[in-house]
Amino acid sequence: MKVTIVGAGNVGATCADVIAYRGIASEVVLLDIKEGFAEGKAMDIMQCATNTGFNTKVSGVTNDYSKTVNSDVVVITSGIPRKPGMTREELIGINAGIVKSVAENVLKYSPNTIVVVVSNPMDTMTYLTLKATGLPKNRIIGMGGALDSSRFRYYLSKALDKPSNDVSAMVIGGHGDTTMIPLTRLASYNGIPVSEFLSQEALDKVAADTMVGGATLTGLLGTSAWYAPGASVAYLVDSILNDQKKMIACSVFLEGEYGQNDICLGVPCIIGKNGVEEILSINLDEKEKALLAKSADAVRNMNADLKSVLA
Ligand SMILES: NC(=O)c1ccc[n+]([C@@H]2O[C@H](COP(=O)([O-])OP(=O)(O)OC[C@H]3O[C@@H](n4cnc5c(N)ncnc54)[C@H](O)[C@@H]3O)[C@@H](O)[C@H]2O)c1
Ligand SMILES: O=C(O)C[C@H](O)C(=O)O
Repeated sequence: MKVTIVGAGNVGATCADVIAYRGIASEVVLLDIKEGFAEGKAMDIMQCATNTGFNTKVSGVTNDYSKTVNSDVVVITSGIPRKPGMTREELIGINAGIVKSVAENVLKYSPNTIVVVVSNPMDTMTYLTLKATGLPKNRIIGMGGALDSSRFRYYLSKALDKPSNDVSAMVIGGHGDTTMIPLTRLASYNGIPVSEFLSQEALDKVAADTMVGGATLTGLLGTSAWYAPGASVAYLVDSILNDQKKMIACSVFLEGEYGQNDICLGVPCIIGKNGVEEILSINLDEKEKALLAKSADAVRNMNADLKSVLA
């Protein structure tokens, strides 16, 4: 199975590294616009093979889309990341043009591929990819919920002082500091509601920390995060390539689900070899429904800024 990752920067290269290390695909092509950069990242990753024991072939190319031919999955991580103090939404001016041209280029060589969109503002970039390419909605997946949910589980595990892997929890809504919705009511510690162990005040703090999880790391690192983002993309790609049918919160095109239309927004999905195989309709309470509607309004406002790019 072949995966192309466009944008061999922090997130793209980390994703390639995790895919190779875990043997998720037989081949990974890294493509970047910066001369020699993807080649260098690929060579560095390949020089791990004997010490970590993987057999995936990772190669790098400078803007040569012919090398991406017949990719089963294409991941788009090209574009600029935010700096401390910025929102993801501020990236739209530069990233929209990059994401649109990358999506068009990859499809010339891989018309049947499934596209995973990572560049920010991710929900809007996913919507742009869908509108610009006209691909069926099951083949365009925005990655944000997998990452936000892993951060939610991390903060819950810290509050509980128990391992993250014993915590089950999901974040839906937009992938933005104010638009994501940690589903605290449904979070559990080995099947037992977390509210049995944590006060409302502690749970509110966990939710607030989760929502600004990306901003916190951007403040600490000077650019946005890459280890957990890269691993989250690899987790999603694994479910596609190996038809795992995992339930993952992804930004997908909604046509009536959750009362939303003509928008890409994070909701629980079954992800398998056909991409988005099912959008799960879960019962939200009134407060969660109101938060999802507000989140959708914010993402829709951002999408309106795509008019000139889509014209
Ligand atoms: N959805 C998420 O959960 C999530 C998580 C982390 C980062 N991101 C986003 O992913 C993007 C990449 O982040 P990063 O930290 O890897 O940034 P980075 O700067 O390290 O890497 C981006 C790479 O894209 C390349 N690039 C730019 N234009 C290109 C083009 N036209 N064709 C090919 N390559 C091109 C750059 O040369 C660079 O190497 C950012 O927009 C960031 O906000 C999203
Ligand atoms: O925070 C960012 O800007 C990058 C990414 O969306 C993240 O959540 O890490």
